[in-house]
Amino acid sequence: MIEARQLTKRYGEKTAVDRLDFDVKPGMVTGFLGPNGAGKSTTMRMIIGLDAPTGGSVTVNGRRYARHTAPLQEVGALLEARSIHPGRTAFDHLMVLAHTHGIPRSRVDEMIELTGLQSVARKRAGSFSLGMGQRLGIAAALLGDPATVMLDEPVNGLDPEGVLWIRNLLAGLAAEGRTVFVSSHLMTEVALVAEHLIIVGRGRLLADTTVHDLVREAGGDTVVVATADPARLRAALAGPGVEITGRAGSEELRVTGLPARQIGLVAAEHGIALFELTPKHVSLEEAFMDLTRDAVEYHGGVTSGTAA
Ligand SMILES: Nc1ncnc2c1ncn2[C@@H]1O[C@H](COP(=O)(O)OP(=O)(O)OP(=O)(O)O)[C@@H](O)[C@H]1O
Repeated sequence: MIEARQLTKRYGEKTAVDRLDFDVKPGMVTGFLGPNGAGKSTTMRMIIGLDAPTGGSVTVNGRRYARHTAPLQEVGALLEARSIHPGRTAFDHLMVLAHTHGIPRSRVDEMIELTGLQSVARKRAGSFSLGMGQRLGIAAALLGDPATVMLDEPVNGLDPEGVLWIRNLLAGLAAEGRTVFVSSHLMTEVALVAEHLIIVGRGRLLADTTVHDLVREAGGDTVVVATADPARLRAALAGPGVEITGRAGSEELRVTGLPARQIGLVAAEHGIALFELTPKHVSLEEAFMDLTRDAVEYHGGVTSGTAA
């Protein structure tokens, strides 16, 4: 469990992280989303004590990272800036980490296998492709068998097979009951694996929600229905979880909580003619862009408003 409370980081005039409150719970993958520069990496660095908060706090399993006696066994992290000695082999890199943290060699072998690095384990990390480097970073993050796993943009540089591998790996780690926190600036990528989403823009919390709720709130499961007898159709469709809106005197209704197919069947059963039956599709990407539009414009420098 990761708990951020009023977490804030300022660099001079710039507020990179602005009073963030969120929990990352165990047993599921939580996606950490936001456009470039939203403050994701800064937040992750504060979680593992690489940056000190200017205000507020963040804890992992109830304690600040530095207070854990065996931090590598508590939180495994892959952050964007890699700190792998280029002259060292993948195997040696993991062995050094294992030695200094009281982790047995057998675990190093297991992690090399898990990340598919067997054939390059004895090669220098400096010669690795971005994808291989990511795999080595993940092997290092999982070395201590941590209950909390945190990965910053883990699919960067991976080929489609690698992307699929990461997805399965994250789902597996969550299924084992671990806390899995993974950042991305791509909604579609995160939605495939994350159940919960924390969305930030300009350092602020924009949403703390589930993939399902985000789509629903954006109007993603609304069906537009036009009928000659809206009052009778309303009555026929009414039920738990069903919401129907429509202007008085208008033929058009907007229905949430029922699929178009079901609405069509109910209308037919009651002999009510329909003129239109249109499911409104809102993609996750659209929902995300709607939510973060202001934050992106700010960073794109295209705002025409007066500066404070
Ligand atoms: N060491 C630093 N000094 C000054 N400003 C910084 C520093 N680190 C980050 N920032 C600024 O803080 C803001 C948040 O940056 P951060 O890297 O955390 O965002 P991000 O969401 O991870 O973005 P990206 O998706 O591009 O990696 C940015 O505007 C960035 O320029």
